[in-house]
Amino acid sequence: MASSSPPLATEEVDQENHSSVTVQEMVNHGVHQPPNRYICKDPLYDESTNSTSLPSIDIPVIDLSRLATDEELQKLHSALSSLGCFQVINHGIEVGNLGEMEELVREFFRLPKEEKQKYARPADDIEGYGTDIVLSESQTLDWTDRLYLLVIPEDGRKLQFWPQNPKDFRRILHEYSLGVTNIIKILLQSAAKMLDLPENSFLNQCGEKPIMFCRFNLYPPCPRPEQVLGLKPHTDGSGLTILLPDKEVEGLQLVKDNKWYKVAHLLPHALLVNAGDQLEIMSNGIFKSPMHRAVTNLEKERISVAMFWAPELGKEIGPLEGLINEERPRRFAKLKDYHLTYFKHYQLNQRAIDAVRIN
Ligand SMILES: O=C(O)CCC(=O)C(=O)O
Ligand SMILES: [Fe+2]
Repeated sequence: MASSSPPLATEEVDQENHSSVTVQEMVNHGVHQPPNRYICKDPLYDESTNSTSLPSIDIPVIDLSRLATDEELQKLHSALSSLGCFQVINHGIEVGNLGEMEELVREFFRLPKEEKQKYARPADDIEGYGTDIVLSESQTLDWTDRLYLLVIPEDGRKLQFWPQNPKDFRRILHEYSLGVTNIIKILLQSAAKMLDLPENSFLNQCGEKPIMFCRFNLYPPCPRPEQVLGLKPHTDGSGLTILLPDKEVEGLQLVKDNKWYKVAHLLPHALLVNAGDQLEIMSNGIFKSPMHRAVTNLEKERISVAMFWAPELGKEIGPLEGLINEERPRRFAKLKDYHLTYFKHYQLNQRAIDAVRIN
């Protein structure tokens, strides 16, 4: 955290346009007290728990290479319909590519400010490098900087936001996105099979040109971890999310039975999978999109890479017909372009899925 740059007064930062001052810059300038806009209104921990004493939760493990077996399918069903989160192993992505991805994030955020700014997110776009999109004065900001890119479909990529430095950025991310797409397909086919539906039921709902966004997250060390979140509590707006977690630094937490738990002790080289809101909707509420958040810590920088898979733009989705019956009537309305309304709700601390819930 040491830096030779002069400290920025908190008020100075507060008055700045937030999209131009990154969290990393504040930290490099030695900010001791995060600006008010980063301070959470609700306490992060109740009296009985603090960040270190929060219990950790066992995250189920799914072996992708065994998903043809009933036993593994059963585990997948149970993970998706209870926690909505699991770790996937034997997922087919080379350990080397995982390492390259991790290094890519660190290297990108380590570049000089001027270099990163070449890929800055314009005010009217969601893609590019920068901080939270600020939608309202009352929005609590996240202690994170990001690089957000559409990776699939390939012809939709805005290459002006794809860094040319680090040198192999494009190749590495491209290879990783192919591996992630393969995982998603197998998971969605398996998820349909175990519900006794034709195996492409979820994939067909996603249309011919499903989309995948990639988000590189950097969580710089934070001088007030007990007051400031890296990412506010949210469910993902995707169909499925595949997360490459930081190998060393913990920080992800999720809710089970209305209590927060730490996600800890993940298996080496495992990827973390979250069901997103759109899978909850398509499954008519059978699968759960888990509430999660990222906390900050005093000393260590943390990174992660989230890949968000979602249906084609403009494609109508809704609960699969085979999952609507007398016992389980339709729980969600049909909708399209869920991600657009999702962003608005997310920044205002609201759950977008509640807006499309019928009962
Ligand atoms: O960084 C993490 O562990 C969580 C990231 C996440 O939840 C997201 O990007 O939506
Ligand atoms: Fe998330």
